[in-house]
Amino acid sequence: MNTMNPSISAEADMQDQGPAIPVRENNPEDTVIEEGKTVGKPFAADPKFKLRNVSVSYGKDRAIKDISLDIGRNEVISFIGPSGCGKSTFLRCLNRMNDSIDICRVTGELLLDDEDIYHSKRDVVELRARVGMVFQKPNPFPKSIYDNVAYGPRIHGLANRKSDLDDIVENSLRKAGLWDEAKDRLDSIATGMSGGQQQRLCIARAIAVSPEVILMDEPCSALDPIATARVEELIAEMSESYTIVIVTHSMQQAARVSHRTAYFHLGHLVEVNETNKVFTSPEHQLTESYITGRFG
Ligand SMILES: Nc1ncnc2c1ncn2[C@@H]1O[C@H](COP(=O)(O)OP(=O)(O)OP(=O)(O)O)[C@@H](O)[C@H]1O
Repeated sequence: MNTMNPSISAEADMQDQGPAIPVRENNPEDTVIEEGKTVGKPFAADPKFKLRNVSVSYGKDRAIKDISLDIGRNEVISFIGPSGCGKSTFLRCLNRMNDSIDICRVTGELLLDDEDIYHSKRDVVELRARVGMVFQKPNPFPKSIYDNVAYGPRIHGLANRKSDLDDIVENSLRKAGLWDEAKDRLDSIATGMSGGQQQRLCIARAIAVSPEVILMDEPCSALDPIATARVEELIAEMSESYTIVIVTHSMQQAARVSHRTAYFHLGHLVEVNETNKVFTSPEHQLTESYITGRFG
């Protein structure tokens, strides 16, 4: 455990992170977490998202407690942590998916390319086209493969001619690694595909409206290992064009796909670091306890 490593403490101080979070070496469950303090490297040189002092409550219950984080342009960042620690809640703030929950209240500053995504005049439909989402369970519409991918471009008016729409559908399916399997059955019902194919179709559907960011909430949890490997390959390919935020329960997956990993605990963002560092020499006692399986 290198929590006491002076070079790491100095690094954290240089990023204005304040004093390290107090830890008790032998009992991670009792660790006192100071609100708003995150160790490691929560900030990025070229942020796509700049998130400052973000808190989220469901009624009186605070699910996210004063989190500040940058998400870099074309970065793949994983959110990990025990069940109920707030990963999905925080992810859903990034394209205002929480808006539909009446008791949910979000405070703090959430900027996408320096623009406030919670501004009262912000067009949420446009925001969700820029910040797309792929869910845990593949959720294709009960329509044809073609219509699933064409749906977004149609409602956003991205194609004037049928040939333009055909191009978008083909390119999106190619980018999602599904074209060869789907090209001869574009008119078939999407729900007849395998689970892995359906999830790649949902990725194609997200890509079709030219998003800048793709949020993925446990995208492989319903998939077998082969389909999971295919989606992970896709994440690596997509990172050249998109910023990707992925919530995962699989530490192996976080280690395989992401540049940085963020460790959440009871609504706090405890540590953010390069993925390799999080899994080989975490700075915080709680991160270490989680990755070594002491809880979670
Ligand atoms: N719609 C909701 N209404 C009320 N409370 C909610 C709602 N959604 C989540 N919560 C609460 O917010 C907290 C964080 O939940 P969240 O689903 O964000 O955690 P998580 O880390 O993604 O969990 P998991 O890994 O199990 O999916 C939990 O205490 C949860 O019960």
